[in-house]
Amino acid sequence: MLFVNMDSDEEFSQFCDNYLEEDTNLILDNKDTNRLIEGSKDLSDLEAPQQCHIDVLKKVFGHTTFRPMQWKVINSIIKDKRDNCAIMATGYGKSLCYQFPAMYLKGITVVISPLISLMEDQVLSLKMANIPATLMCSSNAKIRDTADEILDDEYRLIYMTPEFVCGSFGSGLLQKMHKNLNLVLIAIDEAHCVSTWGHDFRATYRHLGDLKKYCPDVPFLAVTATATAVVRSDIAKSLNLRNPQFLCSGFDRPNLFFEAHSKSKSNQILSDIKKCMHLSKFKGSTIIYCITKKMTETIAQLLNSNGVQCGMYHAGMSLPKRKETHENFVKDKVKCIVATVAFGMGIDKPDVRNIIHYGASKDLESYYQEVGRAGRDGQPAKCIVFYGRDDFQIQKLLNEQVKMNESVRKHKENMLNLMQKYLDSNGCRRSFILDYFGDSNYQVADESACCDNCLKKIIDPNFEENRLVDFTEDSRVLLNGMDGMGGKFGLEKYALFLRGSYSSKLSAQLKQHPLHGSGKYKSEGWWKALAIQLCNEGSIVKEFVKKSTFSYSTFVVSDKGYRFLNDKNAKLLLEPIPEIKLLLPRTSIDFRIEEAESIPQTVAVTHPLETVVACGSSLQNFGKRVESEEERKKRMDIYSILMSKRLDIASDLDCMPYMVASNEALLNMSEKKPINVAQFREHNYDGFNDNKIEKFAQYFIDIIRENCDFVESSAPAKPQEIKDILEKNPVPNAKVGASALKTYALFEAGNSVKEISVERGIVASTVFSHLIDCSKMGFPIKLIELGVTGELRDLIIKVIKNPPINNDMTSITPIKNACPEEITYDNIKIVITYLLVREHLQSLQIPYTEFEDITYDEVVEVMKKSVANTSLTQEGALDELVRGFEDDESFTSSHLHKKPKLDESDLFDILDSP
Ligand SMILES: Nc1ncnc2c1ncn2[C@@H]1O[C@H](COP(=O)(O)OP(=O)(O)OP(=O)(O)O)[C@@H](O)[C@H]1O
Repeated sequence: MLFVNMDSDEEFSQFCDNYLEEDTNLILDNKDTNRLIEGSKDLSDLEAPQQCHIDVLKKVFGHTTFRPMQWKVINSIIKDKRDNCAIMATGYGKSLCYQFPAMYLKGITVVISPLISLMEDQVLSLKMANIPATLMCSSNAKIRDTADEILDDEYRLIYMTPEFVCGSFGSGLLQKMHKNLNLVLIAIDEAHCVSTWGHDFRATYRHLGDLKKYCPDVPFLAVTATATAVVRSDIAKSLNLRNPQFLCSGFDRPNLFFEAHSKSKSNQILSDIKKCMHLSKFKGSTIIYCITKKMTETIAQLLNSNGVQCGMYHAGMSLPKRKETHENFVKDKVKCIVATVAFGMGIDKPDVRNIIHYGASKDLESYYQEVGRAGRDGQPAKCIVFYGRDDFQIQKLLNEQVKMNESVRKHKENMLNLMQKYLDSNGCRRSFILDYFGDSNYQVADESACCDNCLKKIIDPNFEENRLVDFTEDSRVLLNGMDGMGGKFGLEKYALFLRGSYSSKLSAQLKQHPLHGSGKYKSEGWWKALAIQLCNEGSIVKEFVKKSTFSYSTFVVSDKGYRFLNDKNAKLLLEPIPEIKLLLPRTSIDFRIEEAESIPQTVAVTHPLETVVACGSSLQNFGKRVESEEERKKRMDIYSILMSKRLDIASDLDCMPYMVASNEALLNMSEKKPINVAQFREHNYDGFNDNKIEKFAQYFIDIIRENCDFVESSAPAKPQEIKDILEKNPVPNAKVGASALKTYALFEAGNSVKEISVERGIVASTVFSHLIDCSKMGFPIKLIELGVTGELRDLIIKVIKNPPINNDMTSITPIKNACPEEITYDNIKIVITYLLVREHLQSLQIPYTEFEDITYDEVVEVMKKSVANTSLTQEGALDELVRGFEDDESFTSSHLHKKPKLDESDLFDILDSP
């Protein structure tokens, strides 16, 4: 991960001098080296998150670790209240950086973002996770009520449009929040909109700098995925950031595969697009971007009328219609959308697998932002462009329609030229993009998963040489023909002449010419394309002829062209331009590339993520899992049912399916097959916080249980130590204090209860209750070591299982009374703890290593025999007692208040040991 384009520290210093304030610290988070360029301390010095941070991360957000840059930003906000400008690649996890401080500090973050739809999605997503959030914008009909709720401190995250927060009501509200509440952060999302040099300038963003005046002591966080050095500097200045920490996660998106093709003839559009989407097999979501509304409509109609169901979205459509399309897409009701870039920023859907541009983007920054919507779940996704020369003309025209000053216009033109270079490039496309952003420190882990050009080089090691085509013969025919015609003509006339046409466009004299028909063996299109190729190479020049009412282009042989004609031995080996590439016969390498990119036919792929896994075998080295075809099929069946359950839940709740669970989480569930909540929790499915587990886990568990005949057949998991299992899945309310741990250390060293009591100066009953606490945590303390022989154990359990009639078996005294006199309270307590732990382990269904000399199953077997004649079933009896304690929070003092009829002295020992 890194920041600016710096091959050397000199370049870096120069960058700082040029763009950054003197006191600015700029930090590079380099994946491999943690190289620190300037200012601030080394990242390795950064304090690690503490347990309290991780607890909030897990409980509230359902993640187990922070991504490095996230923690760096968050730490500086919550600890130092420092301003930050963070550039994080799409999907890196910017939202956590502003959501976490509010939740951790129990304060408020105001998030300013340009798109209402995006904010609506985020608010809904947060609500699903039980995080109080709201949106303030002009379309909020209850704006005053919401403002009151905000001032009553009902929300942790408040989203606002720039227009709202800069207006008098919004800024007034912000000031009140600052004065009366714990406003911990102001976050500005898509911060590149601040800069006229950015690709998406928003005039209102320019006013956000004023907010600093109202809340001088509140840290600001500016975040974006795409910003060049100039834009980054502009962001810091415009927002009046004070001594900001600049951070960058790097721009690479390793899971994206880039490719570019020339647009083929209109009758091939459909097959080209279909091929890219792998429609017959690939079921992931696809966005097809077009430059104009008209093209959007054409492509959408073409696909729909050919059986490819797709939605359409452009700014000319009514707002409700656009909303409906957006919703259908994010709710997985439609898998493909044809849209203009108006459908860009608001798409938060994590599992978009293809982004196809049918027409070149206006610049690389916009392009990278647009393709950034693909593969946000980290799984492989493809970014494909179909382009032609016309696209650049259209983009130029569109630019001309926007008011801007000359220097900005020139800048935009240069950016468009760069886009063209990217598309025409035969080099690595990823490098091209990352070099542009100044990110030179990335590593391509797998070149076959990088871009079409890298893939070509792998498939054909001689690609560099082989990519040149010998145009010598045809060029001689073309140039001789042009020369022979003796005038300045347009391409069509030359082509007709060479083809030997008798069209009225050619004079009688030309039709008599000896070279008329000299190029009959090739198509008209070929000669025109070759002429453009030779124009690029310089053997032909294009001349612009301006008449009073119209203008046109003519083409003539250049001096260079004549030199070539005159040198009989000269060869013309050229890299074909896209227009001519389309007309060249397909070579074996083309077929091999297609094969490498496509999904193996043998795999019956029916699910998006699985498709990705299958794709990965050729593209991304996925598929590391070793499983039989039969196992895979079974797993995918479960996955499919989980997916439709997710869809049902989402439509019941009127939210997006990915807000319920990510594809990745479902795929992991289908693999791990949790059959109870404890197991579900243990697997840490990403994004499942406590609230989501509580709300949704059981739905998925039920699906797995219902379809679970293969659970038994899957390889048994390795048994774990009881202590390790209970560490992650504790017995409810179990806890162990430092004093108990000291006691255990002495016990483990071989000291008796009495010896420990003397050594520590505490009474034996305290030692004993410490050891019970430790037992409840799964520490390997055998019953016999606490004086309970096998005989006593069975006796006590037998009483518990075979209780005296009408006795309340949820307290100890009745058990004590029903036991032979020599059995002590302590004996009973330790046996209850033993049962509690074993019962809990049974419910977790995690195989464990028993440290007692007898397994619990064997104990149960003995019990079964001894209670066979009683009215209670064996399991029912155990349940009743143990549950009785659990329900009443048996080992906490609250039990005493709930059930005053119990013998307090009995329970007190167990509950609140000193
Ligand atoms: N620490 C983390 N551990 C695991 N997953 C995370 C973590 N932080 C974020 N994510 C996940 O990464 C995904 C992307 O997060 P987020 O939407 O915040 O990205 P973003 O940087 O805002 O992307 P974009 O620029 O596309 O809006 C989400 O699915 C989120 O749950």
